[in-house]
Amino acid sequence: MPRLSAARYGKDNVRVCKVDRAEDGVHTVTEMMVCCLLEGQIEESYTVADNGPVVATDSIKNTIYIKAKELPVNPPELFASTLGQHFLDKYPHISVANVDISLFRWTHMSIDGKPHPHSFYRDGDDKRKVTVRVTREGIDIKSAIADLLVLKSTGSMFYGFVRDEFTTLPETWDRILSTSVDAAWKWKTLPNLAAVKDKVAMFDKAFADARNITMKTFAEENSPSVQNTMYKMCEQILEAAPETAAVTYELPNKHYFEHDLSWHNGIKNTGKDAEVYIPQSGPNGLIKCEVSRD
Ligand SMILES: O=c1[nH]c(=O)c2[nH]c(=O)[nH]c2[nH]1
Repeated sequence: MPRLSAARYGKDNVRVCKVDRAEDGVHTVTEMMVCCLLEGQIEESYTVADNGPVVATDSIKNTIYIKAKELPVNPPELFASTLGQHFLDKYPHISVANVDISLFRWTHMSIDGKPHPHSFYRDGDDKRKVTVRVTREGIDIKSAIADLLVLKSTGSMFYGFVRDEFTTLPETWDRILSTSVDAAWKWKTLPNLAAVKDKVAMFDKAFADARNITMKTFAEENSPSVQNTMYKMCEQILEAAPETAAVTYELPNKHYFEHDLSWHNGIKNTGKDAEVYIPQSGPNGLIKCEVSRD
């Protein structure tokens, strides 16, 4: 006998841009992509074509715009929690609201050394993300950085790995290291929206700390491997953000291969003479971890 064992629905890819105009003339632009999916007593809409319990996805989209107008959209953890809570308060048969938000960077232009009050540029493809699950039992929040592309031209090693009949990779004590950082930190469950509001300052701080920790560790460490470097990043984020329960990293190893050019007039382009590298689009290593508290 078939049984509906899981169901959620809502609106995805809702693009919203909010301009905050401060009294001193300085504007802030927040551009985001929102996904809002509801769960609850909605089985009949799937199983017997009864749309009675369905809050139309079009209405969910409208609600996102109205709430973006009525409420602060920053930090996104608070906006997502408040938006999610609205659906539980308004519709008793809805028991879970899943709200995901991605924020795109709009940074004030620097003109003649001064931040321009209302002109912005995209200073990176990395996104601030939140994944929030609001229930009547509590609010689970995961915050993240995604697509932060980084490269270092030295200060990375990889040696001591398994050598057997499948191995061709030489050991190296100096290589290019590049990755696109996806880092996430899961907060301990908060009991309700009041607790999210109470702790609101921790979200921006953790995001800034995680971004700094990622870049500083990447830049300053002589990395023995992607595995060890990401573990050190996780340890530091757990320490910097005491209300987090776990930190995860997902790092593709974007390989840049040395290229032997000795066939042309004996040019030296390997080892300490390497200057011209071949960036590889794939295959790439993919290295993941989660570090949690004991
Ligand atoms: O930092 C690395 N970790 C690996 O597991 C690995 N494997 C590989 O081929 N190169 C690398 N680099």
